[in-house]
Amino acid sequence: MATQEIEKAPHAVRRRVVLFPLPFQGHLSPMLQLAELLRARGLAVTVLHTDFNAPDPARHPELAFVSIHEALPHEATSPDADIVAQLLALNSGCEAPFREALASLLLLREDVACVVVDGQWYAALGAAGALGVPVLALRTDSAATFGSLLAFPRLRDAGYVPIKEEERRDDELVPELEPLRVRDLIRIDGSDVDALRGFIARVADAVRASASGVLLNSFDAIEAPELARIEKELSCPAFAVGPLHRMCPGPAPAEHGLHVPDRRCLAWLDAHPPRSVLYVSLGSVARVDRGVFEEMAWGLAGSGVPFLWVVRPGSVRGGGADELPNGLDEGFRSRGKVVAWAPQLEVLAHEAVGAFWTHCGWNSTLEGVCAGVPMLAQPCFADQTVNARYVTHRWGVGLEVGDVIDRARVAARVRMVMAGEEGDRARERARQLKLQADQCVAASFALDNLVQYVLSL
Ligand SMILES: O=c1ccn([C@@H]2O[C@H](COP(=O)(O)OP(=O)(O)O[C@H]3O[C@H](CO)[C@@H](O)[C@H](O)[C@H]3O)[C@@H](O)[C@H]2O)c(=O)[nH]1
Repeated sequence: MATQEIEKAPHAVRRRVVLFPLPFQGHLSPMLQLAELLRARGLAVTVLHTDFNAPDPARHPELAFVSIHEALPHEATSPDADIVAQLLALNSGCEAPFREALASLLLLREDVACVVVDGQWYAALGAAGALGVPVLALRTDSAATFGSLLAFPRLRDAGYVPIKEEERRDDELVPELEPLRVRDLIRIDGSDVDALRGFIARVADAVRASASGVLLNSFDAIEAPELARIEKELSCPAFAVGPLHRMCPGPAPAEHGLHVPDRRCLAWLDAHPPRSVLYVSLGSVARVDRGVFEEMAWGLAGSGVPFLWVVRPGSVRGGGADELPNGLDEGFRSRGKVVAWAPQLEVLAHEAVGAFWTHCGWNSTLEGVCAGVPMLAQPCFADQTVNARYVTHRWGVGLEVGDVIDRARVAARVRMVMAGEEGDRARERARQLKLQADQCVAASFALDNLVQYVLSL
């Protein structure tokens, strides 16, 4: 292992935590937020990471970074890869390099108290366990999603999954996971059902077999029953350490270098009245077909609402890629701003933003809840359908865009969330939920409890 560890101070007596994030924005951000929070509580932190989508050490001068120098197959790194195949390839490609890097680190340092790996790294969970070091799993999705993965064998036996199209009982509620319906359970269109089932089983089995603890980026104000259910399912302790981005001190912790935010949009927002702008972003992974993209553009045009729209390069599939459709009128262009990447936390905190059209990735969902902004939910894949159901039906802080994205529906839903009766109700609920989240953050001892636990390992 090349040990380009960045040591800033001698840590002779401090205990060390080694973190291993999954190399995607939605996973790196919460893991690095956790890293900063542990450091602020007196622990030394080393981040083991892949060369693929490596985090930027310059943004975290007090953390140590060590690359595992993996060599990955094309399907593990390609933006066109099927997501399940990508996760399987990442796990198998990183298992040996991770084990070697961790073994070298353990030889080099005697202060390692435990390892925290992303909950999707089932292979790393097993590898760390086999090296005899306590290992904890950080789930970067919701407690509801993680609970549904743990319940997977029971759901399969009851016939709710596997989820082949012809077998789906879409609108049926899943009793033990209410308010989730069958259609809300984790799904990845186009992925092989057996591969998805195998992945979920490996993730759940690895946690059960190897984890000394599970960390959840969630909190009681939004998921108390779901968190309690997980505690019952697991034989190791669970810590609800979220919402990590709010627990974290310092500015805009979600930005860590994979994308460069276009900060000019903040000045653009400054020129708008309070609650007048719709913020549109589908996160860092989701891709939409060209047809859907065009309907979104025409729908925004027809709504008459000012908007800030993140169109990530490569996020549109099909001819014309992410070029705006021809013929959009001047009104659209003068009313809207399109950026490749936004400083999302600052955008959501801006008083000009009246609502958030989101794919309901868990980070965006938490960020929307904590900003007190009503949401328009357009889940694309995986856990996003679970999160969208909570946004619209459990917490009542958002509206669905709907299964079919067409311009007339988009325009109507945008107007509704910005200024309609349903939107007003969601805005009031969002305001109340934000207050509850603030209270929960102020009163949370979960991170202190976690540190005590780590020191006891
Ligand atoms: O212009 C942008 C767009 C996004 N973000 C940030 O990027 C993150 C995106 O994370 P998330 O909302 O969770 O979406 P994904 O990037 O899609 O995250 C992946 O990881 C999540 C956590 O496991 C899952 O919930 C998602 O389904 C999965 O796609 C958030 O922190 C955003 O603030 C920006 O800063 N600027």
